[in-house]
Amino acid sequence: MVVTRRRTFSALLICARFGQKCLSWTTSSRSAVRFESRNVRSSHTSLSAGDIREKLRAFPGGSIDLKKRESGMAVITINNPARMNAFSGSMMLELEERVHELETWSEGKGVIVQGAAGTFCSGSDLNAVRAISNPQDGMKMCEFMQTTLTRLLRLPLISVALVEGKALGGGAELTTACDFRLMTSCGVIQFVHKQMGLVPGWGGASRLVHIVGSQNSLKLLAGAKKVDPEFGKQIGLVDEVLHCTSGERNTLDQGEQWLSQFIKGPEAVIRAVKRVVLSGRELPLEEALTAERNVFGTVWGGPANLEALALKTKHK
Ligand SMILES: CC[C@H](C(=O)O)C(=O)SCCNC(=O)CCNC(=O)[C@H](O)C(C)(C)COP(=O)(O)OP(=O)(O)OC[C@H]1O[C@@H](n2cnc3c(N)ncnc32)[C@H](O)[C@@H]1OP(=O)(O)O
Repeated sequence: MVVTRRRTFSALLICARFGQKCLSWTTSSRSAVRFESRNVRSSHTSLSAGDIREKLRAFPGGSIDLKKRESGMAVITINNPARMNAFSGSMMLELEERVHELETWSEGKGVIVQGAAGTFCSGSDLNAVRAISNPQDGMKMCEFMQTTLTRLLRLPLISVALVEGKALGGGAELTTACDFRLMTSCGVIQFVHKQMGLVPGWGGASRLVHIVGSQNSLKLLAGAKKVDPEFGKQIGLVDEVLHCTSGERNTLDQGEQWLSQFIKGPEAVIRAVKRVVLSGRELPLEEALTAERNVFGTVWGGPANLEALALKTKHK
């Protein structure tokens, strides 16, 4: 079922119930969110406000690069080093395209999101932001990024934000659209929005509350507090601290090694794991249980299950 949105552009209204009947934005086009067979799914096309695309296209620069490996691991690189990997308008559009490519990648198991040249991402490109600083365009840009980042989070892949250097503003929000956050010992995540006279708008506040709770979210947003690896681990924002790049192993290698422990095995099983966790995270209990049964049905008696039974696998 595709949830249709009203054509009136007004305040964002997210229903408290995050299930089949209720995920509605009173914004300008159809939602990209789709619920099929009571499983949380993302649709393959973002149907965000069309005219904002034109405006975003007018701010080129940088790129969003995607590499898909035979191992089932992909790497997205936020690539705009001259501006500390800030998101130009064209990069916002490219991110949506890359997410779409991953939605249709049936062999995928995991994805790492990293920044180019030793830093993560400094948020929106302030030059583009200045040119669309009226509330209507700001909300449309946010809607576009919210939809894309929701689709990123809902990929049937285990996702990791690899934070080397700085993740600021929208860059901090991007980290919350991944399942895990790894940080180098010299990394910083900072929701600088308050210092810009703003609040997060790419869905980062909503996701942050789920990750670290409302008390910690208030501290991070109202205090624009710098999160270093130690504090990040303490509040549950950071899952693992990596060494700052030196010598033989670079940060991406470390990130890949960390992720590989979770994507060992057949893709059907890994993707099923992500789906049941997603349902548990987003759906009310009854619907999550139904979704879990449905996903279970896709692996029960499947090749990996039969092989484990035949091998009389022991879990010592
Ligand atoms: C909802 C999301 C939210 C929004 O859209 O409303 C946002 O994300 S707002 C943006 C939040 N981010 C910022 O405000 C970052 C501002 N920049 C900085 O604080 C610093 O530049 C920093 C800490 C990222 C890097 O400092 P450092 O001393 O290491 O380097 P420089 O300052 O010399 O930066 C190098 C070069 O990059 C340009 N730059 C950095 N960030 C941005 C950005 N977000 N947009 C555009 N350009 C950016 C900076 O201006 C320098 O360019 P140069 O031509 O050399 O002056």
